[in-house]
Formats: sequence, C-alpha cells, structure tokens
Amino acid sequence: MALLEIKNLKKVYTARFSNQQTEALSTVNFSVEKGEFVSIMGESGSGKTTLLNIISTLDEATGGEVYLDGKPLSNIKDKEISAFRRNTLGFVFQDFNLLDNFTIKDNILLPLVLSKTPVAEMEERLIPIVRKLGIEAHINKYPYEVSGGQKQRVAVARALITQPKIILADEPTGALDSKASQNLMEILKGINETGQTILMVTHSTRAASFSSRVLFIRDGSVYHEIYRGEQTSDEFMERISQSLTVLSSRGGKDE
Ligand SMILES: Nc1ncnc2c1ncn2[C@@H]1O[C@H](COP(=O)(O)OP(=O)(O)OP(=O)(O)O)[C@@H](O)[C@H]1O
Repeated sequence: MALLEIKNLKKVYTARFSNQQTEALSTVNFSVEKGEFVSIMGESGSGKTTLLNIISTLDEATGGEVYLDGKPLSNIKDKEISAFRRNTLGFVFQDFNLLDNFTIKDNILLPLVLSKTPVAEMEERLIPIVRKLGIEAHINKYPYEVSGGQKQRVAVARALITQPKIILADEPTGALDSKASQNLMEILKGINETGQTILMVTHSTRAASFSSRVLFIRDGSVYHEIYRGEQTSDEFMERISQSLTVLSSRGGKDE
C-alpha cells in the first residue's frame, strides 16, 4: 500500500462575491511510496500549491480523496485536524515561517510543546537533529541572527522533530541563493536516504534533480512523470529540463 494516495482529486474555487469559478485541479491521480522523494513541477497557476494545501489539510477538495496510510483525510474530524497536521506532517515553506520572538531551539521544539511531549524527550530528539543539520551552535539565537540557509535548516529541523510520516515542502529553495539551495537540497536528500518520505513543490530543475521522481502538472492534472533511477543529479537535471521544454512546446491551454 502506498503511503500517500491521491485519487481523482478535484478543486474548483468559487469567487466570494460572484459565481465565477476557477478549476485549479481537474483530476489528479498519483501515489507516493514510503521512502520516496517526489518533486512536483509545473508552470505558475498549474495547481501545485492547491494540491499541496489539500494534502496538508489546509484546504478541502471539491471531489476525490487523499489517503495517508490508507486512511481518507476527509474522515479526520475538525477538532483533530490541528493535532493530525502537527503530529503526522512536516512542513517546510519558501519563507521559513519561523517565529521571530522565539529562539531557534524554541522554534524547533514548538510542535512538541504543543503536543505536550515531556521535556527530557524533547532534548533527546533535538540534539541529533540540530547536529545533523549543522545548526547546533545557533540554537540559542533568534531567527534574525542567522542566515537564510540556516533559517531553512531550522525549518527542516522543526519539520523533522515530530518524526512525521511525510515532509511537505513548498518551494523550499525559493528564497535561498544557489549555494544555500545546494546545501539545503543535499540535506533533504540525506534525510530522504534515512527513509523519510518527502513531497516537494519546486520551480527549480536543480532542486528537483535531487529527488527520486518528478511529476509534471499542467492545467490541474499530472501529465508526465520521470524517475531518476541510476542517473546522477546532473543527468537527471538535464532530463527534467528536456521534459519541461518538450512538454511546454507541445502547447498549453491555448492550443
Ligand atoms: N483562493 C483562491 N481562489 C480562487 N482561485 C484560486 C485560489 N487559489 C488559487 N487559485 C487559482 O487556482 C489556480 C491554481 O493556483 P495554484 O496557486 O495552485 O497554482 P501554482 O501552480 O501553485 O502556481 P505558482 O507556481 O504561481 O505558485 C490558478 O488559476 C489560481 O489563480
């Protein structure tokens, strides 16, 4: 059984003050096996964030279903949804989403504090993660005292601390320079190699080349996928670029 299964997912937005409707997802079908690192690519407006928001339970689908470990997300009761999100999913966003008034350590531990984890266990989980991410020396600083790359590593630590079933990353390298992006992607790849499942939305072919599979989304559905297999990152990046070029030259909405 796949860890994550997306079946016939559909999303139509209806404008608040008119009947105007936008179909963001038409019929999305794919699954992610435990331990995979999957990237989702597609042009602006193709539905990537909508898809991630529905998988994250931040938004509701108009039709279809998302299953995690075989269980439909729509069955989760409203009062359980925050705890589900906190305990089961790890989030990494483009703009880090750290709390400015909390130290780095407190930012990382926040999900555990909210789920009332004993202090000794928090400390036990914290140290190996911050060591692995190279931010141990900064844990008593505040977010404004560290670089963008370090901030994103803090966000990854916060995502990992709950030992989530899946990490959902939305443009995690979007606000980083190329060196920090490379470093972050190497870290995410290393984390994936320890068995952590990752689903990442990205515009960057370089970032996507670190994953094991790339899904291409257009006009609200998945229309192509490629596997990394035995290819190096550079070879895979070349294939991703070729796929994007070929597929976009085959035409979009206007053809
Ligand atoms: N809250 C909303 N209300 C109405 N329409 C929306 C809403 N959010 C997104 N859309 C529309 O749904 C479509 C898909 O948007 P989405 O943000 O999912 O695309 P995206 O692929 O993530 O784009 P980008 O790469 O620019 O972030 C677009 O046409 C967008 O305008």
